[in-house]
Amino acid sequence: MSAETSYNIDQPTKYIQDNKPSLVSDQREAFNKITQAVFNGSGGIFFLDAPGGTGKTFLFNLLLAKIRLTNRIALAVTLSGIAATLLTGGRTAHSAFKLPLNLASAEASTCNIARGTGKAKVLQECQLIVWDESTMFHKAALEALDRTLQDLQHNDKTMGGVTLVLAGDFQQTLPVIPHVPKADELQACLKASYI
Ligand SMILES: Nc1ncnc2c1ncn2[C@@H]1O[C@H](COP(=O)(O)OP(=O)(O)OP(=O)(O)O)[C@@H](O)[C@H]1O
Repeated sequence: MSAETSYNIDQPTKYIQDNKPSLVSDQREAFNKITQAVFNGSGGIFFLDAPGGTGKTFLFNLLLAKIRLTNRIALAVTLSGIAATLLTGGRTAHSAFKLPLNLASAEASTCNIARGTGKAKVLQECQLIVWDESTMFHKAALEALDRTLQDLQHNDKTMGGVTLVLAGDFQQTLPVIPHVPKADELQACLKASYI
């Protein structure tokens, strides 16, 4: 919890001053809509659907800086540790959310986070989650987070009212499930989720 609330305010302030002016129009529109959703508490799920190299990570880091600047908790997660290093305070989703290990057989499960722990407090307080490489995740990961956030935030809205921003490319690698037909892999994809 202390790690998520102890960002030095000077760093995000300078980061925003240096980089926000260079946002292109699509990035600026997404930045404004997402920050509004966090600040007015409406929440919701956003998907940044853009090819590689078009500035999704750049936008994510600006969003993280903007939300942390206001003493709110914003989490940044990815599939791989390497991608996590590109986001300020980035972690793998498995580490941040304690996702079930065998997602393919984890129907209707939740994250392995007990009430009263530091991780539970972070999820109770957090208002923004940015999730890169999301298309490579099994849909059960997103669904486990949805149930966990609804429970911890005492809120029946999708993701417990937390604003979630997903990014990824459905034309790249989809979830990999060994020894199953292609149809099952498609069924495991985020697009097949009830969310
Ligand atoms: N509006 C911008 N102004 C200045 N530089 C930018 C802007 N948007 C992106 N960049 C730069 O373009 C490069 C690629 O951007 P970025 O890594 O954010 O793309 P990406 O969509 O996340 O790529 P990938 O999907 O491959 O991870 C980076 O060096 C980033 O700093």
